[in-house]
Amino acid sequence: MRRSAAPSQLQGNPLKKLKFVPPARSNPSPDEGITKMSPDVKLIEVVGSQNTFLQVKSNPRICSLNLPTEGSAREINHECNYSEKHCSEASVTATLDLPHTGMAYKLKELEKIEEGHRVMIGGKEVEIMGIISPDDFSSGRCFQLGIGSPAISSSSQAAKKCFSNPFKSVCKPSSKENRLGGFQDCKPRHDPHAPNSLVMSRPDNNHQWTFNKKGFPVVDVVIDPHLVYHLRPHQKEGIMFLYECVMGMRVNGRCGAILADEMGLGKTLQCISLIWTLQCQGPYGGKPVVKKTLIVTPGSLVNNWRKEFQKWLGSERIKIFPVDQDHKVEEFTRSPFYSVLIISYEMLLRSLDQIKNVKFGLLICDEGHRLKNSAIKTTAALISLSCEKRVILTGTPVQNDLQEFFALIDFVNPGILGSLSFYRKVYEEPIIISRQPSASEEEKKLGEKRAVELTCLTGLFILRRTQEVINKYLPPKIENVVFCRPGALQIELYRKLLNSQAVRFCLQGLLGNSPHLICIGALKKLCNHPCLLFNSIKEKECSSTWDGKEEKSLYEALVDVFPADYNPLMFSEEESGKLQVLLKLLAVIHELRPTEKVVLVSNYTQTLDILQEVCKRHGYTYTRLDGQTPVSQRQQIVDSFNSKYSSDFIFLLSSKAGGVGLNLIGGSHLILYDIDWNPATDIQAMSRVWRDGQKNPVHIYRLLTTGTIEEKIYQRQISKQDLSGAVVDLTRTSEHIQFSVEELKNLFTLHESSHCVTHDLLDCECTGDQDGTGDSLEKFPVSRNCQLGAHHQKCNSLKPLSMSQLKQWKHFSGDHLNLTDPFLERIRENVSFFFQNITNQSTAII
Ligand SMILES: Nc1ncnc2c1ncn2[C@@H]1O[C@H](COP(=O)(O)OP(=O)(O)OP(=O)(O)O)[C@@H](O)[C@H]1O
Ligand SMILES: [Mg+2]
Repeated sequence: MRRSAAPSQLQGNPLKKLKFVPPARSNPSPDEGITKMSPDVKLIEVVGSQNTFLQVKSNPRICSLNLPTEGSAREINHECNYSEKHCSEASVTATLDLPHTGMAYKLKELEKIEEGHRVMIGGKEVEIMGIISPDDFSSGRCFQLGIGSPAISSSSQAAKKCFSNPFKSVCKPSSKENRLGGFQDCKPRHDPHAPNSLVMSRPDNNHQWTFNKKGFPVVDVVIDPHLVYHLRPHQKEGIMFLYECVMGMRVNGRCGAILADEMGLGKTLQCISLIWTLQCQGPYGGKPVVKKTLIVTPGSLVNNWRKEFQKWLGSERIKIFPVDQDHKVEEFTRSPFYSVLIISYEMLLRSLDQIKNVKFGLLICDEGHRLKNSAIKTTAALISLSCEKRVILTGTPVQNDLQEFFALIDFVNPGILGSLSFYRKVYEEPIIISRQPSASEEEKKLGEKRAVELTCLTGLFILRRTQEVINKYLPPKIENVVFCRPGALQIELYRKLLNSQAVRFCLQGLLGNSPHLICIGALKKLCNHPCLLFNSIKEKECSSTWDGKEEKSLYEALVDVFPADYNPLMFSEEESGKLQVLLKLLAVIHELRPTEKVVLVSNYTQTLDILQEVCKRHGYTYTRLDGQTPVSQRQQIVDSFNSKYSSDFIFLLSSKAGGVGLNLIGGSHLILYDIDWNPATDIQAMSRVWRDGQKNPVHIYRLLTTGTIEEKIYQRQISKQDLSGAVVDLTRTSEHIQFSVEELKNLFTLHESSHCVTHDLLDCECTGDQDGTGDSLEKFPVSRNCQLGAHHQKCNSLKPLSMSQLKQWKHFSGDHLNLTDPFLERIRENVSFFFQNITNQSTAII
């Protein structure tokens, strides 16, 4: 660190004596200067703050110094040991405009400025540390000094300086260590030269300098061959990546990682391998890096983690402690016996005080996309644990929303992107502006460069692989979208609903009390079964607090459509088109594949009640997991369904309550009874069965009621344009969607004469009486457009399925003569249209 001398001490160099007039404009944002930068700008980095830049332009003769505000300078958590005093000294924003101010700096003098020179600006002395290339400046790379990432240090002179620690050989233990002798003959725990051994990267000199102060010998860290035997290639890479991240080998001094592999790629096994390795081994003298690990996970997965530990490491190697009703945190804190604590997010908050007493060396946050908001209690609680090595696991893409992205990044590697306000100025704003249609060429370029830089920087510690990497280990997947004809009562009620006053209000744009959400809810219930709508009407009638005008007007006159003696408990199966299809589907699966099982998914508990009733009526054995299922019972329910000895034919699953992270490989048919606005919810559910361990070809059926709102939601899910502006992560619901009146008009239309509105929209020339154009093996979508733009989809490769991609799927109407699929053949009577896509077709046996 170079300290600036007090102005009174300056002598000699005339530059040092120059004075400076206060700026005309104060506090420009860090990138303001950039948008105005011309190619002939010379950028000079000056000491005094990590983010201090002197721009020297030859024409017009302007020189400006952009410095962050005091607060932001201090907030940015760089490693370059600047004192707080220093930061505040540098908290000056100044613009030198020679022609206007007639001020002391002459361009000639400025051009002479070199590294090491000092200048007086705004009463502060600043020292020139180095010249920043325009490229570093426009990419924003120079703002990130102190991170020490390869991306930065490769091109920024200043950054190089910051991190060029003189290498001192630490491989030779000092004489004192020799005397200690404890690690002299230390050997790797497993043979690094054995065939198929998986050896972690050796720490480089810089790392040794920082982390091996005592000079222990460097020892190979080798993954337990017992685990390696089972690992898929992508998992080996993943473990290497996680190891390098948490060891601070990828980004200087930062120990966080995000493993965002798609669902089912075995993130759990990769973490277990990491934990087992770090708890037994280390690169310095073989000393274990971590003593205790904390795994925080949704309640329904606590036991899944226990099982996975057991599956891969048995019960003797490592002592894990899953917290549940009978096993409280105190037991873990009191006992030196356990080294891994597995706890739900909810329980973590409740037991935070006790957990804080334990020093955890590694923190793993499963389904960690929930930490996308730094204001939430859970995030604050986890941060308060002050564990440096943090890993987030998530199957959901993390780059779609730049603010959420910041929260996740800042959680795993605090301060790496500076403060939030700094990040917004340097990255978010330019990137978002550049994506707007009105963006100028200059803005587009800047935004693109910043996005590239952000991706490069964060790409060092984010890893996302797509399902393709395990496709070859999986059986075929036959995916069907089934358009079910609505029943007569459904059509009549649907028409009435659309004619209601509430819907008319919506179409006039009167959305004050969100009547459109009530209307949408009613239409969705009706599609599942009319009796659900009947129940809602009756509930509202009985409720003394029913004062919502909109809801009243919506339900008026509906009761008359139901038969006078209508009993929702005795509902008829014929009243719902989807239910009829479902029944036939269950019957044919039961008949043709008596040993195979079905996962039946709905977003609504009330719908699950109906489906459960149907199971009872038809004598199908079932089990059920929804929001009300006690957490302690969940894994047991899952295990028993997955067991080959299980007699349960159907697993009733509430996707929102329990979909995330579950392995339901006992089932090979999955039926999505209803559709969610949020494609991520549906994809989560569909990923439960087609995953590692699945032995049978997997059949997925998405049931949609033809011509209704369900088709519209599906179209919205698959339309790229819509996805970019709306919902995609698991926490977002229809309440978060903004609808235009035009969109509502479209939503509130019933297409009675179409076989499939979605197909009509495809502009396809086929008449639906033959197999559609292709047998594309394109993958199904999960994600919303990435805010970082098209170039950054690499780590987020599941692109939304577009309408044109859907056109490549096989498609045919229900009247099609040659249905080769025996399951579809059996349900065709109630189906107006099918779309079908087969993945891993070569091995498909339908
Ligand atoms: N190498 C492997 N060989 C066999 N089975 C594996 C392997 N890796 C993982 N599995 C199994 O694959 C299933 C899915 O793994 P896991 O639950 O870790 O997925 P995930 O990536 O966490 O998915 P999600 O995002 O849905 O939680 C588990 O049953 C796991 O035991
Ligand atoms: Mg998981």
